[in-house]
Amino acid sequence: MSGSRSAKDFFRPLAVGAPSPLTEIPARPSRAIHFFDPSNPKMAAKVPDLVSTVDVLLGNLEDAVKADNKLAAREGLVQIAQDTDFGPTQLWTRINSLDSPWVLDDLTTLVPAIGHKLDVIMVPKVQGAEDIHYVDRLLAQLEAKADLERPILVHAILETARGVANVEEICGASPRMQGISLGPADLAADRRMKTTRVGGGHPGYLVRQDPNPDQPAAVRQTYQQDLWHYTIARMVDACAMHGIYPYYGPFGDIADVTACEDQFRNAFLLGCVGTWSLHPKQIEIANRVFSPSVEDIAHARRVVAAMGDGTGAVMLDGKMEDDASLKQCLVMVELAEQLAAIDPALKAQYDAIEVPSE
Ligand SMILES: CC(C)(COP(=O)(O)OP(=O)(O)OC[C@H]1O[C@@H](n2cnc3c(N)ncnc32)[C@H](O)[C@@H]1OP(=O)(O)O)[C@@H](O)C(=O)NCCC(=O)NCCSC(=O)C[C@H](O)C(=O)O
Ligand SMILES: [Mg+2]
Repeated sequence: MSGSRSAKDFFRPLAVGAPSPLTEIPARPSRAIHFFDPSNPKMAAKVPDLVSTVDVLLGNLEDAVKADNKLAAREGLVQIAQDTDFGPTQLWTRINSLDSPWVLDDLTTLVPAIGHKLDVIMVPKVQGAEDIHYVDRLLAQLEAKADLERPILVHAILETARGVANVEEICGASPRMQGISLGPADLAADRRMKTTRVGGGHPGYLVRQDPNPDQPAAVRQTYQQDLWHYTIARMVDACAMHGIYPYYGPFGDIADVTACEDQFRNAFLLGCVGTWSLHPKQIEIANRVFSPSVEDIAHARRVVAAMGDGTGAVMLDGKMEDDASLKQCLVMVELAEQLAAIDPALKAQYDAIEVPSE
């Protein structure tokens, strides 16, 4: 919770006439947050076909949009939002950074024009709670002026060392906080890491097998390690503590779909609910990886059935299951239900599962 607001004020609107903040962030599927540049005519033309393939479409206004195209991107996003029926797909935007010359116009243009369609605003390079407080108050004023009925949620990108150090306070800075994404490229630069890649691993970051005293000249195996494990794990804990959602960010090697899938799966296993997709070919990977497998759901349902009232311990396939493993299984089952509600193909796969009676 914010250090600067008392508990009783935390859920009060920050401007007269602004919608009441949500007390709980809804668990809406968001496996792929698909980035597009609204000033790029080819990408903009693909939006109608992409809508039904992703959980979130994000009109990007920040990095990767050329400075000369910032106005066109903002206006393009307004046009696309007005012209498109998004159905259950969420519409997000990534605004320019808070120290840029564009961000104020981003917010004062987008909220009145398409605030009723915008679900989440992604704020880049968030350093601390003060950045969220700034956006929070400004959004409340703009929402009140635009007569919006529901609050626009806020998502922060973790891409500075100070942001990582302050991640818990960022997550709890406002009831608008929906989630956090890892921004590995900016974070690597800010930390002065020595990788030039946009996310993913690095062959130099490894551990090496001990020497074999009996064969000192034998080749020693090396094992590549995950550069992002610490930050993702920290982000996941901070988000879970505050009831909001963690996401992996960009995987820049578009051609390497195998390593992309590995990075996404690591994030999924650690607790992330989704990732960014930068290219249409990453959408299918994200949707698949961030959906529990049929095998996992079959097992989870077996445990739920076998655990009866949820207490005690049972043996299934030689393994102990108890109250705690039941809770793990319920996380999977609940996610499967949320995804099945918006993904008919996945629903059919989950519905076909038969749970044997033990
Ligand atoms: C990465 C790209 C520059 C590649 O673009 P391109 O060379 O055009 O790829 P293709 O020829 O394979 O594209 C095939 C067609 O698909 C369209 N396309 C490509 N990407 C998208 C997209 N994201 N959405 C919709 N349509 C897309 C192309 O226009 C081609 O169309 P056509 O010719 O008609 O068949 C490009 O994919 C791209 O720019 N992607 C988005 C990059 C982005 O958003 N970057 C910002 C997020 S990452 C970041 O900011 C770092 C982070 O903050 C951090 O700090 O870590
Ligand atoms: Mg960045």
